[in-house]
Amino acid sequence: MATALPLSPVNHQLCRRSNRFWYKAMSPRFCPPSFLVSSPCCLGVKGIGLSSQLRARHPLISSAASTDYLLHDVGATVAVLGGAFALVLLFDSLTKRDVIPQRLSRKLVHILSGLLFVLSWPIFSASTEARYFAAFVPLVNGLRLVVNGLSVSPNSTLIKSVTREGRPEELLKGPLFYVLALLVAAVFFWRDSPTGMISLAMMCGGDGIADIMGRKYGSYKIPYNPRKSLAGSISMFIFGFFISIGLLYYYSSLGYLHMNWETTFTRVAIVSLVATLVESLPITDQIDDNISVPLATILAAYLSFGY
Ligand SMILES: Nc1ccn([C@@H]2O[C@H](COP(=O)(O)OP(=O)(O)OP(=O)(O)O)[C@@H](O)[C@H]2O)c(=O)n1
Ligand SMILES: C/C(=C\CO)CCC[C@H](C)CCC[C@H](C)CCCC(C)C
Repeated sequence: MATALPLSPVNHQLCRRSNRFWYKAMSPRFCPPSFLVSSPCCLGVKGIGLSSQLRARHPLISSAASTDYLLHDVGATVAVLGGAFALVLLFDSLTKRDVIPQRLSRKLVHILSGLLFVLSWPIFSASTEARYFAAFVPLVNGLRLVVNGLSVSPNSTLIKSVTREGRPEELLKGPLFYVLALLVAAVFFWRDSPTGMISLAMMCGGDGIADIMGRKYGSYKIPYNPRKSLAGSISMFIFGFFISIGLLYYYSSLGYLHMNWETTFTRVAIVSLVATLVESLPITDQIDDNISVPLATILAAYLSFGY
């Protein structure tokens, strides 16, 4: 059966503009399957009918397109995996050379890993399976954390970059929940829903900056949770809000999201407030922030945006 050939919003816009030309010039008779695949515009976004007719005439199109998407997504996966390993190595090097303290290094890895992961989603193809290739990255890193967290000879670079006290078993808590949150956001929400990206903005950007600002300026403690401070929570709300808006604007400008900006700012502010309040609760000993914050954000964002 011919594989559906979804065009990413960017391709769609480009195709619409150029398609008037291609539609006339590149009728199916002249478009070899390989060319059709490399130029989605040739598939004609004027109507699914044309592309399904083309696929019917050229069954090679769908298999060639699938191969094209497969190679595209494998390449994107390898690139993002490489980025993940490089990020940990970079901060391990900075810590080893005493450029930054270990605690700050851990928080910067916490902030940057997830946000760079979300920002990388557009490099994957328009295929409906692309999200699973993206999710493979947190999956591999999750397995890496489990292997090192359970192993006798754990990877010291990884441990120094992502643990508080350098104990391997720490990898099986916060860091593991963190990569699971990334995997859930990619698989269940992806780049056509604000919910997943806002949840990662709050977990990575918001919760991460709360720690940095809270430790530095957190003299005034939260009455119901002396381990957290007003400065940390206010920082989480502000940074989480603006990082969320930034991600929604990024994906809107690429054509993946179509936000009603008259209401989006208010909705994001409400979701950010919910996430900040949940993070401030004295429940860290019962449930890790890397579970409670993304879960609360996903619930609030899904109720607020509806998808
Ligand atoms: N709203 C917040 C959040 C954090 N903090 C400061 O940041 C520290 C660590 O915050 P926490 O979220 O508990 O840390 P974790 O997420 O567990 O990260 P880590 O494992 O690095 O401690 C707290 O002790 C506190 O000094 C704060 O002042 N206010
Ligand atoms: C210290 C962390 C959590 C504790 O609160 C973060 C752990 C990060 C993981 C070890 C690495 C995760 C990498 C991401 C899945 C992919 C990042 C890709 C990007 C392009 C760098």
